[in-house]
Amino acid sequence: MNAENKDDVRLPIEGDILTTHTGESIIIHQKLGNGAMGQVFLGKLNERNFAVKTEKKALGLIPLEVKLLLTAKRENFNHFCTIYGYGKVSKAYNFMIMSLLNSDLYQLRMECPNRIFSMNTTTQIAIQSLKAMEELHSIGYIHRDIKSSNFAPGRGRCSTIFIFDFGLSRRFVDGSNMKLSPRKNVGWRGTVRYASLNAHKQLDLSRRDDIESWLYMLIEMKLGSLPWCFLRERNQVGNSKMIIRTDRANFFSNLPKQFQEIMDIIDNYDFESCPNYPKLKKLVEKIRINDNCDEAEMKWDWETAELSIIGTVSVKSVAIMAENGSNNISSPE
Ligand SMILES: Nc1ncnc2c1ncn2[C@@H]1O[C@H](COP(=O)(O)OP(=O)(O)OP(=O)(O)O)[C@@H](O)[C@H]1O
Repeated sequence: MNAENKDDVRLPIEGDILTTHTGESIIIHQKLGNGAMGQVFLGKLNERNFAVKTEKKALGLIPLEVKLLLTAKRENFNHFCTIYGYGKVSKAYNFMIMSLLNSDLYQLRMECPNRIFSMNTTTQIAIQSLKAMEELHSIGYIHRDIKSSNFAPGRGRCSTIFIFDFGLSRRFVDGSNMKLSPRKNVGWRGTVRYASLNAHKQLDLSRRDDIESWLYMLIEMKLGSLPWCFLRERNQVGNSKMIIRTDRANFFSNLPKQFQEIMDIIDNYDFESCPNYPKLKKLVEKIRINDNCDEAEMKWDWETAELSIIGTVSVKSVAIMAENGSNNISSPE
């Protein structure tokens, strides 16, 4: 049945057929992910699998994601899904069709023993996710919701980590490539657990804030949790992020010293700063050298552990979503 003929306000269900902007028909299969903003489905077109992201039209975030992914495609970026189509279903919802990825990095870590990644996997993720952010920043956007559930490896034996979910992204330059000035009194954007100190202070965000969220994401991958993971109040989480700075030596005692050096670098950036990606990458590479990480025979933890969710289509469980701090609240700008 064609979704256009059905109820006007619901998101698609299995069996619906969506027609893209180029007139191709894609069949909706099972749900892959449930986000705060919409749902992601497995879609099939001529026996090929795709991911189909949907949102209620009133949200209006998918058109921005489409624009961004089309730019990434033109730029031949390595760490972005390829966009294959997009469209809307009457008054109900927007959708876009993109390459199908594996389970996201949050789900993959949850399946690992002690819910931690090895140093080899953590640092490879660090390098690739940093490159993904550099690509995004190079086209004038910041992400504003950097976290492990917004990165995923490709399907099959794929060694590339992809960044996705640009619903909260924002341009930091204007049409003439001039940097925008910081705004006053901005609303909350992002996910509390990974938000930068500036986000807690309700300051306008910039490239440095993506990098700070990236660092929290990496620390969580390596230690299994962050000190504020059980705090519910946004202010309490912000205070906890201040405390780790006054008590750096203690907080970083179980991590290679380069993690602390990265935090020092980030804390010295201001709104305008262009992150020094090569320097950050070098620090991560130093960790790899010191830890004797295997370069030639690199295998992701999820490949060696042969986790149950690899190669299958997993629906993110409610428990994982709750733990994941899926509270990327956005308030009007
Ligand atoms: N290309 C893809 N391939 C496979 N699964 C995907 C893909 N894109 C998204 N997903 C799955 O769907 C989930 C939700 O996707 P996404 O983050 O884009 O939506 P969202 O509504 O913005 O969610 P959130 O509330 O987590 O920000 C992801 O965490 C992931 O598990």
